[in-house]
Amino acid sequence: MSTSEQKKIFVTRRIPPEGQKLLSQADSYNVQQWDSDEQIPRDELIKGVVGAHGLLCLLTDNIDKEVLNAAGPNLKVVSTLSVGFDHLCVEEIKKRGIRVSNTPNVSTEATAELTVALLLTTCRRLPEAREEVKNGGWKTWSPMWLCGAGLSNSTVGIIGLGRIGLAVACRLVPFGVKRFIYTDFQEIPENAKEINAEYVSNEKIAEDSDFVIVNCCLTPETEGLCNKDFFRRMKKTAILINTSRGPVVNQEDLHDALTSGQIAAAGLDVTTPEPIPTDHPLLSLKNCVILPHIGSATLDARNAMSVLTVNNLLKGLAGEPMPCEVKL
Ligand SMILES: O=C(O)C(=O)CO
Repeated sequence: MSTSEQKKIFVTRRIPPEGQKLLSQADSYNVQQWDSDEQIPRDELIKGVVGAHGLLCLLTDNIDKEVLNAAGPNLKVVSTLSVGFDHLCVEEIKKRGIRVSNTPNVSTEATAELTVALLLTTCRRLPEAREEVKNGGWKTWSPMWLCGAGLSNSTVGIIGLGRIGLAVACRLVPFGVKRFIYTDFQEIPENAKEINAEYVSNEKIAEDSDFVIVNCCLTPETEGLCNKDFFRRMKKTAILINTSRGPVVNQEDLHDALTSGQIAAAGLDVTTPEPIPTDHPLLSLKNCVILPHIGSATLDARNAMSVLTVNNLLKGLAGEPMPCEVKL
């Protein structure tokens, strides 16, 4: 079959080796790829997608009306190499009858591990401590020096008790957490009962938690949920962790809360924008630990995500059920 008769797949980045291998075996398709580890420039995305039947994209690609128009009526499947799909203009996609898939389940453990790592790093002040060792600030053992907050006997509030939220909570149980509370769009009794968690309001999460952990998806309802009012309600000793999406937290309000002593510390794996500018005021705060969106960054998880993304795409293009189709 000549490439002009083959269905076109456009891939917006080099993907992890196992997915890449699977893609290379899809020789009945005309696969075109932005062959780089760097993000595809917008104009290349618009050019590359023209006439595509399938689009394999990343969470860094904004798949909006312009991209969909450029792709044209051939486009049948958008397969994103991510759990979150807030970068896809779902309304437009739905209108055009395009199917969408994502990669839930395969990165749950990795993301939960990173969330716990970030929580411990933040509450035990590890970056500050490491800095003191390097800059000679370590003079002697001192009773109150670099004291932080411990998990034992604490109340942990989880915003979003889905797969990842639950996996985080399960990993925190052995640390001796006394009470779990959670909020979500609605109660999730089957998850809550595993950790004996109580469903509460957003206000109560803010007021009662020693640690607030954000694991929800980004929607109009959750955008800016952690804002001035939320921080005002939090305990002065409380710590905020966000490993979901940056815009759930209002960063200006967070900066004010951290500098005025309204809350003790924050750990963010996600920011607005990404990357966060290197001169951003949050980066100068000792009580704010920022990581570059590495929640799912284990080799196994990223390989599994890439395989699932390609499988989703190929099944979708074949008109078959996709392993992880998003119900739009
Ligand atoms: O999968 C996602 O949605 C991420 O944020 C990266 O793992």
